[in-house]
Amino acid sequence: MGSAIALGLRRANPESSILAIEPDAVRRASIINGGITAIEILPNPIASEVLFLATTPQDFSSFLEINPHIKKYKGIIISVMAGTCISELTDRLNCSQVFRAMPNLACAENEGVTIVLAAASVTQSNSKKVKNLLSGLGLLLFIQNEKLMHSATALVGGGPAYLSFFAAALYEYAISSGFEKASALLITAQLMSGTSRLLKLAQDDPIKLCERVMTPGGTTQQAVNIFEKNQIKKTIIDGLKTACARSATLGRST
Ligand SMILES: NC(=O)C1=CN([C@@H]2O[C@H](COP(=O)(O)OP(=O)(O)OC[C@H]3O[C@@H](n4cnc5c(N)ncnc54)[C@H](OP(=O)(O)O)[C@@H]3O)[C@@H](O)[C@H]2O)C=CC1
Ligand SMILES: O=C(O)[C@@H]1CCC=N1
Repeated sequence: MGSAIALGLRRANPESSILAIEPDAVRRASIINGGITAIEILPNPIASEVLFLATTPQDFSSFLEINPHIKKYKGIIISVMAGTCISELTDRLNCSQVFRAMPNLACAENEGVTIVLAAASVTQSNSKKVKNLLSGLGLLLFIQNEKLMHSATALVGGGPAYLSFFAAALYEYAISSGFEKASALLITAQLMSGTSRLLKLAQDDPIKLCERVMTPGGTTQQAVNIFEKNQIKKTIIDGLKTACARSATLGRST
């Protein structure tokens, strides 16, 4: 996720100076190949105006042990770690200018969604700075109810995974029907983006678009009947609820 943010920020503002920290040599080389400067360890002192924290929540403790100097950092910290709550971030980072964000991988293409919560202690000018910065990554929504962050993690952070999962079914169907892999991929991707455009224009419950496609007595209804019989919608909602619960568990275990 860290490199997706770096790529999106660079694309939004090519003049900005971005430094990625990546301990793994192979991953570091791939970031450098993407045109982003990357080094192995967090510099001491930290000179950046904004620091994104994109380790896994499970690595947060070891990150703090390896980098005790982060507690002297006076800039802005934006954590994208699932689960880890704002009070834990401000306490353990010894920083008042902390934001908890939940972005997704489409931020790399400036087509992401990012949900953000600011610590009560952040200044108005830093809040404005973060708004400007993150709005370059796509849709940006500031919230005040931290409880929503677990759902945001399931929905926004995980969203591209569920849509890709559905897309994988379309892709596999296309190949099994005889389409070349390249055509199957183009068709699948265009189906996703074309549908997304229609949904944005309609500004209505997505099921309405589904219904518009289902010509009475036609073909699509037959497919949707199978989805309904197998409770696909309920299964997806159950999946998101479980992801949301996992976010809460991760928050308690860091
Ligand atoms: N993947 C996604 O779509 C999303 C992820 N997130 C959040 O982003 C975070 C990262 O997730 P994801 O990118 O999937 O996980 P990855 O495991 O791919 O990335 C974690 C990164 O943190 C690095 N890291 C670990 N320890 C340190 C350290 N001490 N100093 C510097 N870097 C360190 C890892 O390095 P190394 O390569 O050496 O292991 C790795 O590059 C998580 O907190 C997750 O909740 C949020 C929204 C969406
Ligand atoms: O799967 C995860 O835990 C992270 C957070 C949301 C998306 N990826």
